[in-house]
Amino acid sequence: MSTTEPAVELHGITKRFPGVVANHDIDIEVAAGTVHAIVGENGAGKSTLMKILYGMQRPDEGTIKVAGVEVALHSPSDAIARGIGMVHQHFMLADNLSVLENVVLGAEKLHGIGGRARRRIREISDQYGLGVEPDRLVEQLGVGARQRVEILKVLYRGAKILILDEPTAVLVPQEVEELFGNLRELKREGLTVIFISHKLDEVLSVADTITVIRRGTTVDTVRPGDVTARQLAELMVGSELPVPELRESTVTDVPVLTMDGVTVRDATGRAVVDDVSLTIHEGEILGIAGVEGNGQAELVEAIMGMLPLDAGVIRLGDTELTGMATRRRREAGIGFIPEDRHRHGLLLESPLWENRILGHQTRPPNVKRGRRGGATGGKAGVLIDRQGFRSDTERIVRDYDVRTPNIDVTAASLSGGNQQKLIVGREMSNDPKLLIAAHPTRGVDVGAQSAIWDHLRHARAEGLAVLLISADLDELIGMSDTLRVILRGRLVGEADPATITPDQLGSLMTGAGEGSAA
Ligand SMILES: Nc1ncnc2c1ncn2[C@@H]1O[C@H](COP(=O)(O)OP(=O)(O)OP(=O)(O)O)[C@@H](O)[C@H]1O
Repeated sequence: MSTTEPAVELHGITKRFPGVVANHDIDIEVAAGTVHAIVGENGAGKSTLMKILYGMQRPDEGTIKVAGVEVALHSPSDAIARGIGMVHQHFMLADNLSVLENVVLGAEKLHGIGGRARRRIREISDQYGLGVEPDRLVEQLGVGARQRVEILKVLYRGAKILILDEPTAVLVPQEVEELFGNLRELKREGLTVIFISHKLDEVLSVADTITVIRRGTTVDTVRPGDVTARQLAELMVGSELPVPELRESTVTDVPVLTMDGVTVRDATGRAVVDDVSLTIHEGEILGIAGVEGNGQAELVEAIMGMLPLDAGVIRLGDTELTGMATRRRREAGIGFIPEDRHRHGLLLESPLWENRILGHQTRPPNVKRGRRGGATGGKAGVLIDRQGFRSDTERIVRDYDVRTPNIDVTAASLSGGNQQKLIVGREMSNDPKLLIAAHPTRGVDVGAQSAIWDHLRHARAEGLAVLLISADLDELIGMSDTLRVILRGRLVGEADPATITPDQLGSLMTGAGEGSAA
């Protein structure tokens, strides 16, 4: 570890939003040449703090020092000029451009857009062992490789301090190991890494120092050798954690979702979902494991009626869904936790109560039967039930522990994990027969994750059928009654959740030992 000035010092940082103090008197010192993790519950204030350090938001109070010098960061370009770079969780690469084009875009002044830039990219890639090829098209790269391009992009701009926001959320175990290898290499070369994560075992394996934030303020800074994952989680919540519920099988033989020979083609005629047949029964959670981009998204969109089938049938109970609009499918009893909560899950600029209605505008508690045009006379019909949806939104906020000052704030003002809890709460609220859950706990903290798992298990015991898609292999293995593996649009294998390990599942997902059961 370096004996020079800390790479970054944050002192007395306070940031207020209407009704919320997101950061309160935060103190953190990050030693140069180390990996420093920031952990905390959803809404604890981690992203706000990183946005402040990256110049995306101004603190109300406090100072920031970079290598011992106090700085004012008014924008990301100020941060970059000070050697601070950020790798966002949602990659910001243009698929149809090459790696080189993506890297130089907006930084043409540094090394041009041709041979010099290409040489520089190769140099950085070699120096840090990133394995990035400048002339590959981004659309040909897997998730791990895209992330390395994002890292390289930041290094190309001269970053010495890298901020990574939940970098492992989208990676399979093998890719996580590769990423951690890259981080160690960056550190050896004297760079500093600050990262946010909810995966405490990963934090313990890669970080040199861990800062815990609770309710907006720093409560402790620990070394990985000194704490267990459980102790870390307890520091985060400030109390002891509940023990997870025991599970026993609740699978019945009553089919809820039946897919028979379902094929979906993309615009070029390629089968993105290829002859998929499966059945999910009452009380069953069926998990689909797969590297992102192997047809999971299209499978879900086919069930929800967002993509037309090229062949095959989908039934909910005895009802054939073909030709039914998405809204009618929801009314027929399908709950839907989408992968992209910003595009399909939420109206970001609308208040929480309005988000409670979204997708459920035709059913109680959002509407009630009544008379239009006053107590006497008027027409019988369906009325918006203001009291109904407001109090139900309050209930979801309570039951799912959505941290918010009230239900009138916009969804955009919630932290990422709290947005997710709101969606899960809403989709569980209409007594669905089938729940399509794509990454239901992505971005939520360990406490909220186990609460969501308990809600799912409880609903499953009452007969809910769940199609679970997740990049979190512990979640898939721990929650599923049945596990199938998807590869290039085909269901290629089945695994026993009682015995398979995440590493074994990871290899099945990449096609090693295709078709075999574990
Ligand atoms: N633009 C904003 N307007 C109003 N409130 C905000 C805004 N951004 C964040 N907040 C609030 O500040 C608090 C901290 O949010 P922040 O996103 O920093 O949490 P986090 O620790 O990153 O959470 P998560 O793990 O869920 O991503 C939350 O209560 C959030 O609702």
